[in-house]
Amino acid sequence: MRVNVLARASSRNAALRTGEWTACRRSFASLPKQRPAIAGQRHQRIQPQWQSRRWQGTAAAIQEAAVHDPNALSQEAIVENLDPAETARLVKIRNIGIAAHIDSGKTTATERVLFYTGRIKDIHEVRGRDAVGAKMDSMDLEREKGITIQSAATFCDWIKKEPDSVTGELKDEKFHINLIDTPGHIDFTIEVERALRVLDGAVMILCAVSGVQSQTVTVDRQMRRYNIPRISFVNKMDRAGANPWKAIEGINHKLRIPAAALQIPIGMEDGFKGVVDLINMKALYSEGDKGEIIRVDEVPSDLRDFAQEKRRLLIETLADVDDEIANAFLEERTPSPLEIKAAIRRATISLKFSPVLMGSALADKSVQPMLDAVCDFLPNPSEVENMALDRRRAETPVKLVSYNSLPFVGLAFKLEESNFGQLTYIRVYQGQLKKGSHVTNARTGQKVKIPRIVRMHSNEMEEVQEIGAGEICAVFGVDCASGDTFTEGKVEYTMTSMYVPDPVISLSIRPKHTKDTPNFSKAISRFQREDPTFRVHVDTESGESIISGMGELHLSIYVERMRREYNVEVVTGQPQVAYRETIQQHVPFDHLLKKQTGGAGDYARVVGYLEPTGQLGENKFEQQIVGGTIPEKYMFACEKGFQASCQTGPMLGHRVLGASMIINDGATHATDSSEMAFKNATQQAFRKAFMAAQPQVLEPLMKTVITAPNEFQGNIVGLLNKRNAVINDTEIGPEDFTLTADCSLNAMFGFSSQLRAASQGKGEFSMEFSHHAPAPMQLQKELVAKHEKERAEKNKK
Ligand SMILES: Nc1nc2c(ncn2[C@@H]2O[C@H](COP(=O)(O)OP(=O)(O)OP(=O)(O)O)[C@@H](O)[C@H]2O)c(=O)[nH]1
Repeated sequence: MRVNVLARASSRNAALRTGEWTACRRSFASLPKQRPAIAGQRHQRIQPQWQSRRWQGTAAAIQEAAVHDPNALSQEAIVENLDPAETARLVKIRNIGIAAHIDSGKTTATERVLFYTGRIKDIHEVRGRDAVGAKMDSMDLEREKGITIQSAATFCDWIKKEPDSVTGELKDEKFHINLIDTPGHIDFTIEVERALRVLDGAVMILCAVSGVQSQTVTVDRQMRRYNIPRISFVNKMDRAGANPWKAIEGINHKLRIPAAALQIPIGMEDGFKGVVDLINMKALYSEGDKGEIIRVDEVPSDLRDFAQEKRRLLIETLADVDDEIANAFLEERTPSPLEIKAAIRRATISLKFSPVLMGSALADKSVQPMLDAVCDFLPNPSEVENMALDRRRAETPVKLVSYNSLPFVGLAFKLEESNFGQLTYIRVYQGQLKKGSHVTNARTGQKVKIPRIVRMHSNEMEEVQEIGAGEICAVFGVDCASGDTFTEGKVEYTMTSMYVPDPVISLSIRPKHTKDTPNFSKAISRFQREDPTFRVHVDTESGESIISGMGELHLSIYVERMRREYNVEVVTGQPQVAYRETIQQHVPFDHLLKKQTGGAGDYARVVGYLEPTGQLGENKFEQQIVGGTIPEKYMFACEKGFQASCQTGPMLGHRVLGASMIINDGATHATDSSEMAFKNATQQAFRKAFMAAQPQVLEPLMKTVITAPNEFQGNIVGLLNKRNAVINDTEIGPEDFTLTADCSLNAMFGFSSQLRAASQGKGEFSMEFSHHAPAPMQLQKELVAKHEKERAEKNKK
């Protein structure tokens, strides 16, 4: 393998600058001689300083090779060639997120994780009687409402028993876990997106009664977007009606990930005592006041057959996704526990399988085996492929290697205002981040000093001097935007950022008392910086501030936070749907702006056409001027005019989607033409052409998932029919049904109270933006008429 790497790397050396290549070749020259074990032995004998310089050269050389052919080296090969001490550090790190449907028990489970790892001294419940609240829900609003609003990061050490690779004897191994607890409500989905963007693995929690729910499907999609391996944890095994097998079937069939249980329950509902570990065929009982003792015992005799059956199913499912287990299966040989574990790890990391564990966080049962599974089956940072684009080499993709001696590269994935200033969460992908060092923001080119580095423990922090590759930290005093890449300056890498969904709902907002305006502005600018799905703009006609976001709950939380954190009472308008405007026809234009009535005049002529792009996405501007009829500087002004027009569409003042403007001719005047004249002329031409191009109002359609007891199905279908919803799927279970429909957001205001009434409070629903579609003709007419009327009234004033 290594020889191939060398051959490929050297055949591409022409592109390297001579100095770099010489260093690179020197490092590579030593590579074939070093088998990992031998390298490790040599490593012991050389001087520490030398040693680190030598390894640094090797890693840099490896990265150089990867620059030229990102596929030249597998991640394993890179890791194999690295400093064994560094590899030993990495294999004990896990960066994981906990994500799930609303109220599945993410925060409750995280509280147990923190307790069992010794990070907190006592357990407090979400909405608990002691009114303290769970550690990870640190905001007052979260504790009052019992929901997670912001993701919270923490870290802990888990000591797990590992068999010695030589003797097989069990010994203590310490794993360092960086953990992010995420919210379940779709309104705060950006928190899940950005957490998953930087994590290496996840625990997907499911409710043992409800199984796969609507948000589980969303979270699954988000995990797929960032290739996140996951273990599944079926929680709430203590609840009446708990059925882990239904949840596992849901993972297999609804999420389409091969999944099998690694455990079976001992007792069910309020008799739930622990689990049988199917790999080692041992019973694990949770005992002690807070389930802190795991007593290992023989499998109860009444469960032996069932355990054997489920163990067989586990091996069969693995055989479908893992060659080694498939071979054992063909040879009619039962794989050993070590082989099964290794296969689960391989299949989980390669996203082919999800191992399923079960327990009850609230009843303090069987959480520790889930922690063991995090260490056993989720990848360490060196097992995850992270790519950046090298700007110095025409954006060539380059593999990042979680190695301390390489140049620092980190991604700012979350910003938060704290009492001590802006806190920026950073995932360090390679190199080290050191207090007092300087890093460069790849987007702005700005060099900034890192004054303080902390590790976050929910709302508390622990100051550190440096943070290693593959870890997560937060820094103070760094001005940047969410998603910015930071580098040491030696390399110019940028990383792609997370997916930010478009807001679907907006409302006008102003402070009740003018004296509060400065605080209002401060709050708005902070929220905007922290949350890319919270947008603010000023309506050009009404002069009102309009906030937009992911749903009513999202915006209402910000309104509440203004009151609590900034002492600002606000007045808000009715929530409005974020409509879009588009066109359906090709329309040519030839527009002349001419004001020449003495003194400096205005003159600009623009000729071209407006047409649909064919997709309801980005707008496009193109100039096809020949012979310089419009000089370049005026074309820039035309483009600005076009962009401004797309922000406030001619029909309703909402954003334009899918419009393409081409300017191919025009005229100027020696003295009266100006950039302003061309910008205005373009805007006027756009408006006229747009209105002639069969304009259309688009409305957001929401994928809506409703779950309720079967007896209310008729009522709920009736509610949806009244709203002209299109029902795509209905699934009827023994007690509950789940219905998936496309509904226009406009028709869904007030739906939650009607659903409550129609289902005696037992129905629940979630909504997520699906796509934009033309609004019904009647609604379009009403909206346009209303807009015209408002405009006329404002003009009168
Ligand atoms: N019976 C039972 N209830 C549980 C269990 N785990 C959590 N709960 C309860 O379920 C409710 C929701 O728990 P949380 O931990 O806040 O759930 P979450 O997934 O973090 O919630 P969001 O972040 O708001 O989506 C709380 O009332 C918990 O006490 C469990 O194992 N058994």
